[in-house]
Amino acid sequence: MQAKGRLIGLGVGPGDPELITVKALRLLRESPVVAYFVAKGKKGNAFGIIEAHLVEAQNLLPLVYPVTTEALPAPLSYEQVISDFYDEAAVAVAEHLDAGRDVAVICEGDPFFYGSYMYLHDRLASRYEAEVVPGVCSMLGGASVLGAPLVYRNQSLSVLSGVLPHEELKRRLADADAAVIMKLGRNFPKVRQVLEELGLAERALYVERATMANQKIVPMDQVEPMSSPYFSLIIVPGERWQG
Ligand SMILES: C[C@@]1(CC(=O)O)C2=NC(=C\c3[nH]c(c(CCC(=O)O)c3CC(=O)O)Cc3[nH]c(c(CC(=O)O)c3CCC(=O)O)/C=C3\N/C(=C\2)[C@@H](CCC(=O)O)[C@]3(C)CC(=O)O)/[C@H]1CCC(=O)O
Ligand SMILES: C[S@@+](CC[C@H](N)C(=O)[O-])C[C@H]1O[C@@H](n2cnc3c(N)ncnc32)[C@H](O)[C@@H]1O
Repeated sequence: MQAKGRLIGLGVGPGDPELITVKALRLLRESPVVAYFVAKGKKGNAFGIIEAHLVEAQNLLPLVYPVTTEALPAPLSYEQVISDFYDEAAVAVAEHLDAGRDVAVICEGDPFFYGSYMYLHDRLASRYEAEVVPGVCSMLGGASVLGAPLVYRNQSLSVLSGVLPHEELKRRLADADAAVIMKLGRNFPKVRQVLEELGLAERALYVERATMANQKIVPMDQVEPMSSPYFSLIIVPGERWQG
């Protein structure tokens, strides 16, 4: 019987192609199939990071999100559309695995840190051998380019989603020693408002596409409210310890 292929969740780092690990690069080049999630009409951030490293004769398997921010006509629900999409993506990956081909699913940053690879892993890892290669995640890439030490001594770090409603975000941030707020985009105006209400706006640092060629660092009060891209984050560093 044909041996099954391996499922590989491959973190490729936050953008700078040199921030990929030696292990991820080796497995990427050894994999006959390279799968990647991508928004409709885009090239894919993860794909852009590794494109130059691909070798000839590798099969590319783009997994195109049917929806990211678009409104859906009734009776379609976002959750159902996304869940059906992950089911179909898992079937497409499994076809290669069943034929004995390893599939590297590349993932911007780290695969298990808000990565879409997780949804394939949940569907396939019980049936196929799976290996996950961690990557430098965006908040660490962000902290480095912002020159922002994150946590001193016994401070705790909160990682928050900008999608949270205003009051919940405020409650969690009020309790945080240090915080990273992910998923800005359309959520940026709400997040900035919360930071202002808590008196944290001056301590907060903002970066778009950290470590990518088109990275942008903008002072919080100068970010155009509706121009913040999805690939941006805010860091509220811990208070400096005068050690
Ligand atoms: C709905 C929304 C809310 C939210 O983030 O929760 C959301 N994506 C939104 C926007 C958006 N997404 C993308 C772009 C284009 C970016 C560009 O290319 O510039 C844009 C912006 C746009 O379209 O304008 C592309 C993208 N997204 C993911 C990957 C793969 C990856 O990163 O692994 C890639 C390709 C990466 C690449 O290119 O490599 C992954 C995820 N995106 C999810 C959700 C989760 C899956 C759905 C679910 O299960 O709910 C998951 C798995 C994260 C998770 O589960 O945490 C949010 C609307 C927020 C709002 O309201 O404004
Ligand atoms: C779907 S999650 C992917 C996270 C990724 N797996 C990681 O390890 O960082 C997308 C969110 O990560 C953040 N993000 C990812 N890459 C980024 C980058 N290079 N610069 C700033 N934020 C980034 C943004 O907040 C974005 O909304």
